[in-house]
Amino acid sequence: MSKNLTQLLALLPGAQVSGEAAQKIEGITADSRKVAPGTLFVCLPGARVDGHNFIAQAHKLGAVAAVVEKDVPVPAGMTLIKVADSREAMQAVVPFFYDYPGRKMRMIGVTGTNGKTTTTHLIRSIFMEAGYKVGLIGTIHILIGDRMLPVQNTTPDVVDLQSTLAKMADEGIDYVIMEVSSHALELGRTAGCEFDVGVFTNLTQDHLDFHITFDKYRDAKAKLFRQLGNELSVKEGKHAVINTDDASAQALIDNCSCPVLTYGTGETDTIKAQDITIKADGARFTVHGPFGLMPLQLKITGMFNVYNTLAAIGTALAEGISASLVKKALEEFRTVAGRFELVDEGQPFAVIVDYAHTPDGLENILKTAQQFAENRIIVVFGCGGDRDKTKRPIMGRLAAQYGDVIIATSDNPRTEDPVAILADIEAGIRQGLKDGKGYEVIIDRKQAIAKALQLAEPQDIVIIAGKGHETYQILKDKTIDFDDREVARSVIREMR
Ligand SMILES: CC(=O)N[C@H]1[C@@H](OP(=O)(O)OP(=O)(O)OC[C@H]2O[C@@H](n3ccc(=O)[nH]c3=O)[C@H](O)[C@@H]2O)O[C@H](CO)[C@@H](O)[C@@H]1O[C@H](C)C(=O)N[C@@H](C)C(=O)N[C@H](CCC(=O)O)C(=O)O
Ligand SMILES: Nc1ncnc2c1ncn2[C@@H]1O[C@H](COP(=O)(O)OP(=O)(O)OP(=O)(O)O)[C@@H](O)[C@H]1O
Ligand SMILES: N[C@H](CCC[C@H](N)C(=O)O)C(=O)O
Ligand SMILES: [Mg+2]
Repeated sequence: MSKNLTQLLALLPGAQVSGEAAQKIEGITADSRKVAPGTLFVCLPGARVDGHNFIAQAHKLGAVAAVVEKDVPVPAGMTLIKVADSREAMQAVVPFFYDYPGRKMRMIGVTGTNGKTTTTHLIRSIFMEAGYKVGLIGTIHILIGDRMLPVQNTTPDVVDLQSTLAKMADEGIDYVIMEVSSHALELGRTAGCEFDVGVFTNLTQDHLDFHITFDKYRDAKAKLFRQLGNELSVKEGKHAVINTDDASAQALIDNCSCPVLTYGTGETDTIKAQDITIKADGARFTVHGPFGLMPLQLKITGMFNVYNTLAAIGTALAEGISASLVKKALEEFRTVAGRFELVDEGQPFAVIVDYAHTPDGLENILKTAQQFAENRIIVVFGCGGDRDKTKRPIMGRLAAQYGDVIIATSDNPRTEDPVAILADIEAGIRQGLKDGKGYEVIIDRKQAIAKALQLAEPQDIVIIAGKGHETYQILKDKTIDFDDREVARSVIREMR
């Protein structure tokens, strides 16, 4: 893939260029560590460092031109392109550089605080059942058909995203199903995606360290639905799929200029679930929609998964997939790694590893467990460092309200002191505790899990929340291997 710099400059009206404009660009990156000969290096001011400081390093590795928004010294022989906003410049040139891959495939974007990973996997299974070639981009991995590629962010930055989409288009992918995080929308990572369907799961508290207020968080989510209505897009047949049981639904619908399919439990929803039964081995309910009645018997459980399923049905309906294919795919769907994942080593109590890392996620998972608990609920959880601090006491309170035995521990402390994070959580636990209930704070996550498993009695449910599929623990100075499922398995084996 290559383009001439003059073609890229045509997309940047107002840019001041010094140096040679007529030259071949072989790649674009905002990371000096990824520069190869012939690269256009885009300098972005970041949260930690300023990309403008890496121009010399980029030049040494072969960058021939740099996009800047500040006055900086330029190595001799390098073309300098000064713009008002280098992030916006990158969003304009990168999709063009990759020949707008988002226009060559049907693009489905799923946003919301919780349920994105689960919903994208449900949608993937439906479209695969319908015979399409599917690409998936999200928290756990990128999938091109069944081939897996690693990810750093839930929604990759614009260069990684467009280059991945180009790869998918080259390999004949029909549908791309991707998670769209609020960070991505705020930072413009989805530029050039040209979504055909935008799906909204729900909006509850998270990421207030980044968005500061809930209104701004909701406004970031709304950008997906504004992008759907972009009149410059060449695509047709767009739809928004919106959960009207969520309080933010109307605010998002107000941002849609395409047809909206609603889902939920209300009488007026396009797709609604009724006669819902939640059991340990799966949810059962009847879906009412334009296709008539669809009785469903799922292998996944919890009311939250009823919503995720309705979101997937709405997407399939928007794209004209038959109800019989949808039913077959959903009833066969087993699980998503680290979401309500059972660890079964033959022990007489249940062990569930789940990715609940928000107040709403934790409340949902604990409420779901309560629905079929025959004995106590033992909950092990923590909160991430360098993330929304205000969710910590809320999660502490919820764990204390719903759990019978509460063990607070570390979950990716990152640059923060784990003791300080746990103190924030503990303040909430104390608020939520009912008479007689105790709790423990155990900094080391392995010891915390071991303690929970040692305390477990027959028919108890041990819920290990927060890390789900993660296979690491991020500490101040290093990242260590850590997998809740593996740790639980080995502790149970050692207990024999
Ligand atoms: C706050 C945030 O989103 N940060 C993202 C951002 O990093 P940053 O602004 O800190 O970048 P920086 O390290 O300060 O560097 C600034 C610039 O200098 C460049 N640089 C830096 C060092 C160097 O040697 N050379 C160089 O050129 C960097 O490439 C960058 O362009 O740009 C990076 C590259 O795209 C991202 O990986 C990084 O995500 C970090 C890892 C992160 O943790 N993000 C989380 C908060 C996030 O985005 N989460 C969402 C939501 C998850 C969910 O709820 O599902 C997600 O989509 O993952
Ligand atoms: N629709 C939902 N509503 C509320 N909670 C949910 C929902 N779906 C899943 N959860 C809870 O949230 C956890 C995370 O689910 P999932 O990974 O699907 O969400 P996500 O939106 O992709 O999260 P992330 O923001 O980290 O990418 C699950 O393990 C479960 O506890
Ligand atoms: N996508 C979320 C994941 C949180 C997972 C949890 N284990 C943590 O590290 O806080 C985030 O980056 O905020
Ligand atoms: Mg996710």
